[in-house]
Amino acid sequence: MTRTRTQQQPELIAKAATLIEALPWLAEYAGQTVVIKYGGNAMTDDALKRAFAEDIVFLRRVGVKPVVVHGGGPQISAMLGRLDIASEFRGGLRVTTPEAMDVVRMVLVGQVGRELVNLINQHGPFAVGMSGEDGGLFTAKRRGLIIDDEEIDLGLVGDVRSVDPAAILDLIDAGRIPVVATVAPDRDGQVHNVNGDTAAAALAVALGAKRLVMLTNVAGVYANYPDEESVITQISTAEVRAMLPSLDAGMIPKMEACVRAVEGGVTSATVIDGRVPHCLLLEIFTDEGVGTMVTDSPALPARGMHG
Ligand SMILES: Nc1ncnc2c1ncn2[C@@H]1O[C@H](COP(=O)(O)OP(=O)(O)O)[C@@H](O)[C@H]1O
Ligand SMILES: CC(=O)N[C@@H](CCC(=O)OP(=O)(O)O)C(=O)O
Repeated sequence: MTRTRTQQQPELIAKAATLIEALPWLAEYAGQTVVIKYGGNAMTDDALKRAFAEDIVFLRRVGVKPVVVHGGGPQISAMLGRLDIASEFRGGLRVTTPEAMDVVRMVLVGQVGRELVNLINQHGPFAVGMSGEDGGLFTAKRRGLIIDDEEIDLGLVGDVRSVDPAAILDLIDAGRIPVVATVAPDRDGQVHNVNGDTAAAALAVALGAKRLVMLTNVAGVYANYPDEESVITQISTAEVRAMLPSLDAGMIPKMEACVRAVEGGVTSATVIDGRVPHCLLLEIFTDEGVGTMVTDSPALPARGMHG
């Protein structure tokens, strides 16, 4: 590490102000578990991925207990395309044939998860990758979908039936950062494809996490998608439920997951713009926060009190 001594005083004072702004948030989050869902759509370039890894290690270094749950939808789609295997989404979920399931598992566990573990561990031996299969973390149950009174068969798509957080807690106690891929066996051992948002919410509830933060490729939830001006800053679970029929694509499982997390006792679930470098630190350690916060706590003045 090297230090320069050439900076002008106003710049230095601004830096000190930023650090001091973080002080109450550092106190608020020290020792708390925070589940971070890293969406495949937010993993667009290497610099952003490196910044994400830095933020996760920063959290760990200041005494927060970060647990990473990752997606990888676009990466799975790319691999399915390369292998000439057709796939489609219904209600934001991938219809998953047994052939596609092999690819989902290979890409999430063997590619996306490995890359994140590698990036985090460039800062020290923190990250340990696992999937819902490891240590009995998740048990899945088949997930159906009803659209216009019609039952849609999604194939090997799972919801989370149960969570056994023991393996995660062991890792946290050892000072590690769990990095979780969301494939999981049902009670017969058949592996299912669990949406990352769904799994992150179930895990946040099981761990009694203080917060769930989801990084994606939009600035938050838009009241009138795709009007960027209409990003919602804060919304209650009842308001989200009323809004669900107007949402589409990946925002449906994401908002369902936020409701599930908050109704399960997580103080807030926030969707933030993963295209902004260090968005995680901005959300957690600055007064303004970024993105859309789902919470049933009273209205927060200027989002000044996060959760
Ligand atoms: N009301 C809405 N506000 C914001 N995004 C929306 C809305 N409705 C649908 N979307 C879509 O949801 C997507 C995010 O979900 P998803 O593609 O699953 O991301 P991720 O890979 O990060 O989980 C956005 O890119 C956008 O296309
Ligand atoms: C059932 C289902 O849709 N599973 C997702 C799992 C990955 C995921 O959730 O990825 P993102 O977070 O990047 O969207 C899929 O196959 O794409």
